[in-house]
This record gives sequence, C-alpha cells and structure tokens, in this order.
Amino acid sequence: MLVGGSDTSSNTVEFAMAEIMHKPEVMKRVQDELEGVVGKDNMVEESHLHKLPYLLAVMKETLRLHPTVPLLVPHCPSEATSTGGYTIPKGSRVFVNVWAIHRDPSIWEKPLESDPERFLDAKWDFCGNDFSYFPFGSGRRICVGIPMAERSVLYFLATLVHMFNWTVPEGEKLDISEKFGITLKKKIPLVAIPTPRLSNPDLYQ
Ligand code: HEM
Repeated sequence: MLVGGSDTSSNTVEFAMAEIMHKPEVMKRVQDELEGVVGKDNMVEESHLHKLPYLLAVMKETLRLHPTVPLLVPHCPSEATSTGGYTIPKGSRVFVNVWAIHRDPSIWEKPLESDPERFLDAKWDFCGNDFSYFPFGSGRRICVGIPMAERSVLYFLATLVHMFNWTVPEGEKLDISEKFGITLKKKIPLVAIPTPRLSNPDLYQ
C-alpha cells in the first residue's frame, strides 16, 4: 500500500511542478493564492490546504493529463457482461485506459493543453462517479488513499512553490514527456533550481 501510494504521489508532484514551471502565469497565480492564505512570513500548514482552490485545480489538471496509474489496476468481471456492443466474458482481464479518456476531444476542449481553469468549478472531483474524469479509479476498488494523496500532493506543491521560485538550469529545456508503465513517470526526471522567495531567512533554517 505504501509503495503504491508513494510512487504515484511523488510522480504527481513532479508532473505538477513541470506543468507549473512551464507556464509562468500559473506559477504566479499559485504564489498569489498562497501569499493571500499563508502569508509571506509563514510556512504552509495542513490547515491552509482547503483554502487553496486554484492549487487544487492545478493538481486535478495534472492528474487529467498525467494520471499516474494510466490503465488503473486490472479488473475482472465476476459475471459475463456487455458494454458498448462488446461482450466481456466472466474472468476477463480488463484494463481501463483512463489516460486516453482524459484526453478525449469529445469530452475535453483543447484536451492536450494544460489549463487548471477548467477545474475551478466544483463539477469534477476524485470520487470516480463521472467516467470522464477518474484518476483514482471508480467503484468498489477505487483508490483507498485519496485523502492522503490529496493532502500530501497539495502540501508538497504548496510548500515548494510558496518558499521558492523555480527555474530550469541554464541552457536546458523543460520536457514534460511521459514514460508508460504500471505507473506513469516523467521520461526525463525534472531538474529544477530553487531560489528562496520569502522575506524571513529564519524560515529556511
Ligand atoms: C496521486 C496519488 C495516487 C493516485 C493517482 C492513485 C491511483 C490509484 C488508482 C487508479 C487505483 C486503482 C483504482 C481502480 O482500479 O479502480 C488505486 C488503488 C489503490 N491505491 Fe492509490 N493512488 C494514489 C495514492 C495512493 C496512496 C497515497 C495510497 C495509500 C497510502 C494508495 C493506496 C491504494 C490502494 C491500497 C489501492 C488498491 C485498492 C483496492 O484494490 O481495493 N494510493 N490508486
């Protein structure tokens, strides 16, 4: 449980940081939100997390484009069933390609573009009840770690972006391509340079 939970969460933080760094206006908006809620003389605490709707939208958009369990876990129907005109025999191994659903142009406008704005209304959540967006799966076998994943990803992101500005090393280009597997990773690990941005140096001790 802990192994499954740590890779998926850390890969989500890495993809989210890459997406944030790719769009300076997103970085600025996250930092403005954090300044309003946390303040420039404070560190992020768990109690701040539910007051950061834009950062939550960034996490949701990251999990739309880069769902870190792209085919969910294999499912196996206990009875023969049919869906979309196909018969699925009892005992089949079924993979659900949530990665492709999250990029389906019949559901999403400009599906390949990262735009956290689309998650600012409360329409989308992680409950798996809408088969257009379900990065944590759905139904009886839905991820049991959603509350922990949500808190830990938001806490890491909020702390990283509040305390530092981030840039890619001189002469390098930011790459957001993916490497497929049971879990989805960045093809090239993110290398980012932090510069402190808070006024009180004691906060970095
Ligand atoms: C961003 C982070 C995470 C993502 C994207 C994620 C995603 C998923 C997905 C897609 C499934 C399969 C659901 C299905 O097939 O319907 C799953 C199952 C599971 N996840 Fe997560 N997960 C994350 C974090 C965590 C954490 C932090 C924990 C625990 C501490 C955890 C524990 C589990 C367990 C135990 C299952 C199996 C549930 C079952 O089969 O009944 N996950 N997760």
